[in-house]
Amino acid sequence: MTATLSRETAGVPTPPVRIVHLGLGAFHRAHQAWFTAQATDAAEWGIAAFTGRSPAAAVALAAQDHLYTLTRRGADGDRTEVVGSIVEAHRGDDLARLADLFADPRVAVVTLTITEAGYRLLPDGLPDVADPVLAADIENLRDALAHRDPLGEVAANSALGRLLLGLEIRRRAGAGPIAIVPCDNVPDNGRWLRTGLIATAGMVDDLLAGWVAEQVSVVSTSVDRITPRLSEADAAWALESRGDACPVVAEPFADWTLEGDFPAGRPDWESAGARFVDDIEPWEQRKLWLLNGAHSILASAGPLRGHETVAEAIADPACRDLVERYWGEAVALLPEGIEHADYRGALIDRFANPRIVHRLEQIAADAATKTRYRAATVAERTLDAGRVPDASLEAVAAWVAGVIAGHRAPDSQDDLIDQALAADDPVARLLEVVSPRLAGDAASLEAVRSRVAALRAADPVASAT
Ligand SMILES: NC(=O)c1ccc[n+]([C@@H]2O[C@H](COP(=O)([O-])OP(=O)(O)OC[C@H]3O[C@@H](n4cnc5c(N)ncnc54)[C@H](O)[C@@H]3O)[C@@H](O)[C@H]2O)c1
Ligand SMILES: O=P(O)(O)OC[C@@H](O)[C@@H](O)[C@H](O)[C@H](O)CO
Repeated sequence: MTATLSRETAGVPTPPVRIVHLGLGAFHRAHQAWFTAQATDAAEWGIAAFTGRSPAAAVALAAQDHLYTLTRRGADGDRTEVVGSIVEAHRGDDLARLADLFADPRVAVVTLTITEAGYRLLPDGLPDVADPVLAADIENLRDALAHRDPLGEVAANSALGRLLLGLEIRRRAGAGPIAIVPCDNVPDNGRWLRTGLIATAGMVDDLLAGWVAEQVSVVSTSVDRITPRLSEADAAWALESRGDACPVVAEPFADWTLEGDFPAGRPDWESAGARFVDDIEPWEQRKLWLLNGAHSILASAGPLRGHETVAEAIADPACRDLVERYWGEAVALLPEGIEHADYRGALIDRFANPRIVHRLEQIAADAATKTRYRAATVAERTLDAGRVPDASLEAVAAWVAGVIAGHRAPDSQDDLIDQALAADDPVARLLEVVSPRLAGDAASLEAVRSRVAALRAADPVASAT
């Protein structure tokens, strides 16, 4: 086996910490950490990354000088490089180190990849106070701030709680303004998180809420690089040939669009290919509706036709036809001037890359919420535009049919889904879970009913029973 990765042998310098990251998963290593390492001023920007739930990635990275390999896997071959921008990795509950970093005026940026559910925010951005972990954090912080206690002993187990603890420490330290950069596939992620942060801070302490509103810039982003969960074979290869116990494999394509201010500075991410825009909405809609919308369709329709990966599903003419027709409806809603023909063409090639094994069951997690924001939103807006949402209703029907057929992944809406399945009219009730409006529209409901019947008839498992 090759020697463990080390900065000395790899000749990789250690930049000073100026970025904190929450959610040290595969995507952070394939995307924001890679953009930071590629930037022309990479020598000035190191990342201190915190895990979310399992400390495994922090332990593995610490044992190899926080270096790891990124393999960019094209249809025609692999390119593997060592990435050195992460310089510290900690368990998520290492609040002492988090506090030191937030109190440091040189720390200018906080990035996040904690999954949509990890924010514990409602669709309107307000905190989900029914969430016991978030509710406990709010109470602990409120008590500590009311007594102006030192903050060393305060427990915070949610990402939002940890952010607010860090921001209060920064406020008290007079360390100045900071930028927070959510990098999850959530529509309008910057404004959504800003609403949540200020509202939650308001439940904790007015002084903190006012400071967050004035001193914290929450940047909106659209992030793009297909990064499937690591396979056992890739893990074994990286350990054996590169001495890397924490590798990541992703597609060659990478895109990062950002809107917002960085009051304490930021890396020159443009030099690595990032794009700064005044209005992110069209970029974000193009990415979420076309790429993630199509992924969600394939994750619903693919298993009904016996497929397990994105590449298998997009090679099936029936799945590809549905995706292409859905794209037709979605691009009709995008504003003029946003290029989409090349983007769509490239997406087909990206999905078809046979060497990227992106499992549909990974994408299917939390499908109800994703279907609501993707296919159901496209259907509703197509109706608003006076057109018939034929394909987007079929995409919604694919989710309904998959749930009825038992092709289910863990979902934050599981209680509602179970209630819908037990009801007299499960199709109508499931449609209501993702869009009360479509469920209340007789023509849409009938369209979904007939598509569900057709999709169920094509399901090799359902049709055999
Ligand atoms: N993988 C991709 O292709 C990709 C591409 C674009 C965007 N993203 C975004 O990045 C997110 C993470 O993807 P990944 O591939 O890194 O997944 P991953 O499973 O490798 O990592 C997820 C990270 O989020 C943390 N996390 C999960 N639930 C959390 C919670 N409730 N609270 C706090 N932290 C939590 C985990 O601990 C882990 O650090 C996705 O949910 C998506 O929003 C991923
Ligand atoms: O959990 P989701 O549906 O938001 O994302 C799953 C995949 O579609 C996603 O990770 C893509 O690979 C990624 O968004 C590509 O940039």
